[in-house]
Amino acid sequence: MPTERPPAILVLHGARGDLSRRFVLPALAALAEADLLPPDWALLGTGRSDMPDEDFVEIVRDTLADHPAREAVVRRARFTADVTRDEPGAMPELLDDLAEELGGAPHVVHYLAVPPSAFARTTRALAAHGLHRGPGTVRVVYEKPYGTSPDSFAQLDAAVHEVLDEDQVFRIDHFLGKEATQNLHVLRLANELFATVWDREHVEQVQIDVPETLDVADRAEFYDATGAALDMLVTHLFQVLAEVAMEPPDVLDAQHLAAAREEVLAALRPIDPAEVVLGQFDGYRDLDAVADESDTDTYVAARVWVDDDRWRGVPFLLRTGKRMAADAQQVTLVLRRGRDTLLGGEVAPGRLTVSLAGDGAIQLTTTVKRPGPVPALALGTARLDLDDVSGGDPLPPYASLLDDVLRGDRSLFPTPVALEQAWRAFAPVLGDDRPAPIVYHPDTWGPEEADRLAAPSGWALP
Ligand SMILES: NC(=O)C1=CN([C@@H]2O[C@H](COP(=O)(O)OP(=O)(O)OC[C@H]3O[C@@H](n4cnc5c(N)ncnc54)[C@H](OP(=O)(O)O)[C@@H]3O)[C@@H](O)[C@H]2O)C=CC1
Ligand SMILES: O=C1O[C@H](COP(=O)(O)O)[C@@H](O)[C@H](O)[C@H]1O
Repeated sequence: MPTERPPAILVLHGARGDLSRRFVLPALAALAEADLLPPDWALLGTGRSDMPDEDFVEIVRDTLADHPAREAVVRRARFTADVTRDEPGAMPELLDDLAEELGGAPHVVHYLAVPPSAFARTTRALAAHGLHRGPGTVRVVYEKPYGTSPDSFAQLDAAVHEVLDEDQVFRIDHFLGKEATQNLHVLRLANELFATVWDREHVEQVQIDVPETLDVADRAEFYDATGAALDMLVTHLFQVLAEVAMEPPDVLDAQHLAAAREEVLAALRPIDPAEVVLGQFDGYRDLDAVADESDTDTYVAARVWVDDDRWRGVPFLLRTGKRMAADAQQVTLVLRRGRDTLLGGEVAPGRLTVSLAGDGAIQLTTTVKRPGPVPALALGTARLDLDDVSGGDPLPPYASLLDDVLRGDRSLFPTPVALEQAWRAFAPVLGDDRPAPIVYHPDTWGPEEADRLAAPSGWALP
């Protein structure tokens, strides 16, 4: 119950930045609205330079203009300059004062909403001034990407573990916080109908498809150094793959779920660059902050394989890109055909589709008799919108994950082993064999070369 929760302080590093404004502050407001915050809590924003509390309050007020809980956040908001390794500034003293005001031994959450290049430095700076420990628990949240290669991942992980115990570390992958992603377990484990077909005997291919119409003009500098494969594939799409393909854990707790995801990623065959298509939308190089010769991928499609007993031989097709023809976040299990023909017609493969977008939806497409006097077949689709489920009160993914951090629930956070395995499987695409991005027209489905990856059934979208 919220009332039993100890006081908490959220130290939001990079509080004036894009992520803080678009996701973290709204998540805090959503938790306040849902009465999921402890009775006593405080928000301490930080940045490389100081600003008066009143100025930060105005930022928060402006950011949360549409949130009913705006004033509840505003009245708890303070600001100070971030610590550096050599210079503690006012933060240690402010945290002591806040702890005294809030009473007890507050949980302190340091949320690093700063560029990845600042993760290790900020972690060391916290430790240099003893802020990685406290009378209450101290947790540190890392944004993605947590490394951009196997080596940089290993270096960051070593730097973090020099200072923090693993149970203090929360690496955000907000696709794991989506309602529908969490529903994948329940759908499969609670329903024999689905549990019995969740394997290579019944599934012809799995597609995890996240096309976006979104441009990258407002974050071109970050994007040009990252690209679609690092921004989305090795992170969100691999984690969703792990959720889909995992062996059913005995218990849906942090330890069992993390182990099940790790096992899938360990069984992921290193990607063959010949099974990867990269793309770049026409006009990308004209964006400010993008080099004229940039070969950054704004699109990636890949066929990957999970070499375990459940999935051996079943292709997992992953696709995502910017400036594409539509927005979707869709997991599709393409089922094997039953009998080839029936009533003189061909039986199409059935499909189970889980939409991860918004509050989520589940869709079952199956062969049925076409209504009418003539015996014939048709495809029919039944859809369940998850927010229609009675008693439902979905939280946005960032709110859900922030709530988990405050409660210390690590079920939906990638472990270092999982990330190490993800990097191992992805590494071949980072080398000399990386395919050159193929130019595609904006508002399309990307390079046609990706169609061969999904043969024979083709992509479920469009
Ligand atoms: N924006 C998004 O949609 C998403 C972002 N992320 C991740 O979230 C994190 C923050 O992203 P975003 O807010 O877009 O980034 P910003 O570029 O907006 O940076 C956030 C803040 O970090 C501070 N900052 C900038 N450079 C440095 C530095 N070298 N050292 C320390 N602090 C610095 C700045 O605050 P000040 O000037 O006040 O010091 C800035 O406002 C990144 O790791 C990003 O990858 C993840 C998913 C989506
Ligand atoms: O992390 C990221 O995710 C978004 C997609 O997130 P969602 O909120 O629409 O689920 C993506 O656009 C962005 O490039 C990436 O950094």
